[in-house]
Formats: sequence, structure tokens, C-alpha cells
Amino acid sequence: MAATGVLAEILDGDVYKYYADGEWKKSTSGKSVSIINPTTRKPQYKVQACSQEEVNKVMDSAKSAQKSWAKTPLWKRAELLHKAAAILKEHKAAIAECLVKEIAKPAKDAVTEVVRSGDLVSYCAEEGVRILGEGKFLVSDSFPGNERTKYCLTSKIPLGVILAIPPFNYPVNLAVSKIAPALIAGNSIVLKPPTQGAVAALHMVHCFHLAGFPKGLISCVTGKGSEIGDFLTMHPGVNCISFTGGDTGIAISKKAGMIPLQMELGGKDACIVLEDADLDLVAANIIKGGFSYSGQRCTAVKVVLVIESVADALVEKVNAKVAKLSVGAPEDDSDITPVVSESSANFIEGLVNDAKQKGATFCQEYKREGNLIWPLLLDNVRPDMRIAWEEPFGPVLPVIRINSVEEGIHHCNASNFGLQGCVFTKDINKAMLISDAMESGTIQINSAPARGPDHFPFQGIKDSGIGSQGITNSINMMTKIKTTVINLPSPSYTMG
Ligand SMILES: NC(=O)C1=CN([C@@H]2O[C@H](COP(=O)(O)OP(=O)(O)OC[C@H]3O[C@@H](n4cnc5c(N)ncnc54)[C@H](OP(=O)(O)O)[C@@H]3O)[C@@H](O)[C@H]2O)C=CC1
Ligand SMILES: O=C(O)[C@H](O)COP(=O)(O)O
Repeated sequence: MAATGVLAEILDGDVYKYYADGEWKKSTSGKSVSIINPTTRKPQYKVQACSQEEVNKVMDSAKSAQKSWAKTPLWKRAELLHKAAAILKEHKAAIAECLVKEIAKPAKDAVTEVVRSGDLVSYCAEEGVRILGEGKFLVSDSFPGNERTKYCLTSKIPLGVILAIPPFNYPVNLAVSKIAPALIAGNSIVLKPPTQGAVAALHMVHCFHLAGFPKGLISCVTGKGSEIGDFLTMHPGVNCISFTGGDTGIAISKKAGMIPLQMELGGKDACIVLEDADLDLVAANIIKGGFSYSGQRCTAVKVVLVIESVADALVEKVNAKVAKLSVGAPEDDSDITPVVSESSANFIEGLVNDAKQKGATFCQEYKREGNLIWPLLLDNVRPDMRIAWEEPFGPVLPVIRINSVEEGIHHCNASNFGLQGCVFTKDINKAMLISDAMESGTIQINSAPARGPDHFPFQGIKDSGIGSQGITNSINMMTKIKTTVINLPSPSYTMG
């Protein structure tokens, strides 16, 4: 059990408590939700199944705590965030252990996620101080027909209560990427962590608790998204939703009220490979991009579109590297670990079977034990196969051979997703033209897709999202513009 020492206060028997009003609480529902360890496929942890009444109370406290937080000096907000970041890093081992047990994240990557999260919180504090400390000054005589009688002062003010819903694959990092911008901008936060990853998220929230944030400003309600999700997202107390996940986000955006939405959804990130590409570089990036965390990243390379003349050579290089990937338990820091759930493994298997029936070339034998799926490269995939379009969120990567760059761009743009993509070529002019032509939020030239560094803008178009993330964009997104106009009785001009 990961909770020892100071973290033990968040446990009630074998059930983790939820966090509200600055305290760890047991739900009055009397119900709990089991978290299944993807590796052992046995129950590992339990969290409270919070009730609607508890959500209502959390929303009320979040509303009142936000009012005083908005009046807390910016430098003090930043100071508390720096403190939370330091505590988070101190507790990296305990949190990483939860990530290993709950979502089968390889041990080293689990620690990296926590450290990266601490860095994100600190950077956010610094960036917030910079960008929220300044506003705009406009004068009226720049618009036709006006004299200089109006001075307009513009500043960024908080939205209120932010509802944060992250996905299972980065339950800590994608939670703090919402929490830190919300707090620095003067908002309060209600976090609904993913069920797989909830305990890691609760440990992370405990670090914010230890940092001493005001009561009610941060809450964390647990329970199955399918049970309390709609109640949360349609709650009248919510002023903004920041969501990362799959198609659930599309449903939320249709149900949510007239509030700002930040949606980071799925992707089918394409990797276009030209004849002149450095194939060793491409192969290394396909391995890193396609198979790290067993392909369970929205930014994973999810389809390779390679020019036919270099396809054999590329596939051979990738296969040689696939053979070297270690497969096994996350505790052993294996490259490929069990996927998050049995239903996810079954879904991946369905895509593999469909590709087999339709004649894809299997570069490796398909192998599965429980939730563990061995890495698989599927060559000669055609557009009539499901895997050409759907995201497996697993260690299975399709290769489509193309006869022209235009064919690759056409495939990429025919997808309903548009998160990231990448292009490999030594010709920067061609790379720029292809980048412009690909309808995706970000194109990487000569590297695999990636969200980080975490201050870079990160956004999807089409079904991949609404708005843009990244530290600066998230702070801006979690504020609204307020203006005050000073009206002068007569025009006033500065003489220099
Ligand atoms: N663009 C991006 O940045 C990223 C996108 N993704 C995408 O997310 C998917 C995999 O992640 P996964 O966690 O399975 O995604 P889901 O969409 O299934 O879940 C995401 C979050 O939504 C919650 N949820 C479920 N139902 C509801 C509901 N009705 N209302 C509100 N919240 C709800 C989940 O809680 P619970 O766990 O309790 O069900 C979880 O916290 C993939 O499609 C992937 O591409 C993943 C990471 C990053
Ligand atoms: O959740 C995801 O999959 C991410 O947002 C991707 O992040 P990464 O590129 O840093 O893995």
C-alpha cells in the first residue's frame, strides 16, 4: 500500500477519502469504486463514490473560497504554488508507486511524470506573475470619429470555479496542467480524477493541502465518470470546464452550458516519411512516438505514411528496434507494459483482428497475455481497415505505403482527428509546405509528436479539441477580460 506516514491521513480503512473544505472525508454514499491493477488484474485500491449532495457542497465552498482567493495578492498565490511544487517533488516516490499500480506506467516514467508536474506548477506560478501583472491601455482617438476622450484599461480577471477532468494516462500531470493555471489566475478548482489514476491524483492533491491553500479552494471528488460526470459538467456552479480524454469530451461539449471549454481529445497522429528522410532518425522516433507508454498517449504516432520507395528499408529498421523492446511489468521498468484495462485490450485486439481479416502484413506475431499486448507493427495497411482511422491507444502501429506526399496529406486530413502530426525530410521547404497542408494542431518537423515542453501551445482541431493548452494559453483561457473606461470631459493629448 502506497499511503504511509503523512499520506496515511487520506485513507479510511482500505478506502481513500475525497477532499473537500480543506479536509479528507468519507462519502456518505457508503459506496466505493475499485481500481483494478492493470498488471495483476486484481483490485488494488478503492476510492469514495461521492454523491450528488457532496458535489453540491463542494461547488458551494469552491464559490465562496474563490471570492477571497481572487483578492489574494498575485505574488502570494505564486508563493503557495511554488511550495506545492516542492512538496510534490518530495513525494515523487509515493505518487509514482500509485502510477505504477493503477495505470501500469513504467517505474521511471512514473517518477518523470511527478517531477515534470512539479516543474509545470512552478513555471505556471512564474508565468502567471508575468502575464497577469500586466494589462492594456487603449485610447479612443485611434478609431475613426473619436477624439481622445476615453481611456480604456484592460485586465484579466478570474472565471470563478474551474472543473478539471483529466484522463487516466497522465492523472497527475494533466491534473496539475489544469489546477496550476486555474489557481494562479484567481480561480478555485474542483477536480474529478480519472478512476484509474485517482489515488495518484489524491496523493498529488494532498501535496497542495500540505502547502496550505485556503479551505474549499481545491476539492477532489472521486467516483465513476459515468455516474457523477454529467452531474458535474452540467452543474450550474461551474464556470469553466477543462477536460482531457476521449469522445466523452464531445458529449460534454454538447451538454455544457454557456461557459468556456478547454477540450483536449483524441488523436490519430500521422507520421509522413519522405524519400530523403534520415531513416535511422525516423525509426528511432517511430519507436519512441508509437510505443512509449505502450502507445497510450494522445500524441503517440498512430499511423505511419511512408513513400513506397523507402518503405521496405524503414519497416526493416523499425522491426529491428521493436525486437529490442522489453515487454513485462511496470515495476521492472519494461518498455511495453499492460494496457490500462481489459476492455481496452479487447478493443485493441478487435482492431488487430480486423486488419488481419483484411490482409495487413503482420511484422510480428500478435501476442497477448491478460492486458499485456506485445508491440506490433502492421505493414501494408489500407484505408478500408479500421486501424487506418481509429486510435488503438495501445502498442499496435499501422504503416500505410503511399505513392505521393499528396496521398499522405489526403489521408491525414480525411481523419476526424487533428491533434498533432510529424513529417520527416531533409528539405525544410517541403517540410513547411506539408506542415501547412496538414490539418492538425501541431506539426513536428523531424521528430515525433509530443505535448511538451509544457509551456508550448498544445491544441487539437476538428474532433481533437477546443481551445489551446500549454501553460500560457491555459492561464489566459482561465481568465476573462475586464475593462474600465475613464471618460474625460474634453480631449486630452500628451505633447511629448
Ligand atoms: N488530447 C489529449 O491531450 C489527450 C487525449 N486523450 C484521449 O483520451 C482517451 C483515453 O483516456 P480516457 O481516460 O480513457 O478517456 P475518457 O474520455 O474515457 O475519460 C477521461 C475522463 O473523463 C471522465 N469521464 C467519463 N465519463 C464522463 C462523463 N460522462 N462526464 C464527465 N467526465 C467523464 C473519466 O472518468 P472515469 O475514469 O471515472 O471514467 C476520466 O476522468 C483517448 O481517446 C485519448 O486519445 C488522452 C490523453 C490526452
Ligand atoms: O495525454 C497525453 O497523451 C498527452 O497530453 C501527451 O503528452 P506527451 O506528449 O508529453 O506524452
